Amino acid sequence: MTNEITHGNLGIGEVTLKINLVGVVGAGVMGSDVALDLACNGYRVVIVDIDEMILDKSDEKMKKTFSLMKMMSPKYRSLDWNVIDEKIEFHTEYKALSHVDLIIENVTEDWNVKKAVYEELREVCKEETLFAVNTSCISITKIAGLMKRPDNVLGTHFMNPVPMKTLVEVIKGHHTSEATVETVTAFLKSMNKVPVVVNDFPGFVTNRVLMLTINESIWLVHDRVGRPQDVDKIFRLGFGHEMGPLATGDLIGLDTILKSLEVLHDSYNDPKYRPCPLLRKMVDAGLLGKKSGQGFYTYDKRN
Ligand SMILES: NC(=O)c1ccc[n+]([C@@H]2O[C@H](COP(=O)([O-])OP(=O)(O)OC[C@H]3O[C@@H](n4cnc5c(N)ncnc54)[C@H](O)[C@@H]3O)[C@@H](O)[C@H]2O)c1
Repeated sequence: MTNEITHGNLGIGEVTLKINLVGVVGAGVMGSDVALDLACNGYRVVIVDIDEMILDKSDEKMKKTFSLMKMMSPKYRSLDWNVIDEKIEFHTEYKALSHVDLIIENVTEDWNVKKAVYEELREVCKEETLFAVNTSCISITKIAGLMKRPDNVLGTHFMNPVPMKTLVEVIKGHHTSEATVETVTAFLKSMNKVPVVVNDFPGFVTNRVLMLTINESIWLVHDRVGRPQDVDKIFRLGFGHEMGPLATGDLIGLDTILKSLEVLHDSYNDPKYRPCPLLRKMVDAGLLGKKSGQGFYTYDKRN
């Protein structure tokens, strides 16, 4: 299936942009789910990570998530794993991204890591490639500043787990063109997502609030005000949240929470974002949440 999105369709001119091939960079928690969701919506995907073993794990993770989604969602019931798997190519070399029309980047939440990735992408990708940054907090404008065409860069903050969440926070950087916003929001709608466009400031809407909530909940455990299960129960039963903040932190990855708080702390120079020492200690101990098998709760690492 070819997914064709035209600026003409969007009423902003005659230029036609075909998004046939999507590059996904980073095959961790988010990259694997984004690639799977794209393939399930008919797109061909090239996924790149630095490590062959991570790519093997990513393929296994996609297969498990796909089986789970098949049980949960009617949309997935008619799909066949072998057909989906064939749509996804796994690579460790960036040159595999030379022909992609759109990149969705999902590497580690660290400015130096992202900077090195965009410096490589800048050299390898076509001039007209669009770049969608999946980041929790890092400024889209700062990333766009690294690129030859900063107008082609925007943020797409997907929600975790990607195949189950429709919301995508779309972040318009200082240089992002209207055409890029229109094209990528149309593309996201073709994946059955609901894009909400906001302006660029570190943390955007979601994570300026969510990271503070998770950090403050960790302070509650640190100060022995409540046990993790009690803090989370209060949010679920008291405020109707689907998940408590500590379970959410475990799902996102406590290393990603720490890095996000550090980005917010540095960006705003505001002590309200100071990471709780208990969070730092847990990350130092390798207690990263669901992905490591242990965080505030214990998980079966096979899932
Ligand atoms: N985890 C979440 O719930 C969540 C939600 C929304 C957005 N995000 C954002 O998405 C991004 C990825 O988060 P994640 O949770 O998937 O992290 P993760 O740690 O699970 O995965 C990051 C991946 O990036 C890879 N990587 C590192 N350097 C690379 C390079 N130079 N080239 C290619 N791959 C490289 C790593 O090998 C790893 O597989 C982060 O910016 C994060 O803030 C995360």
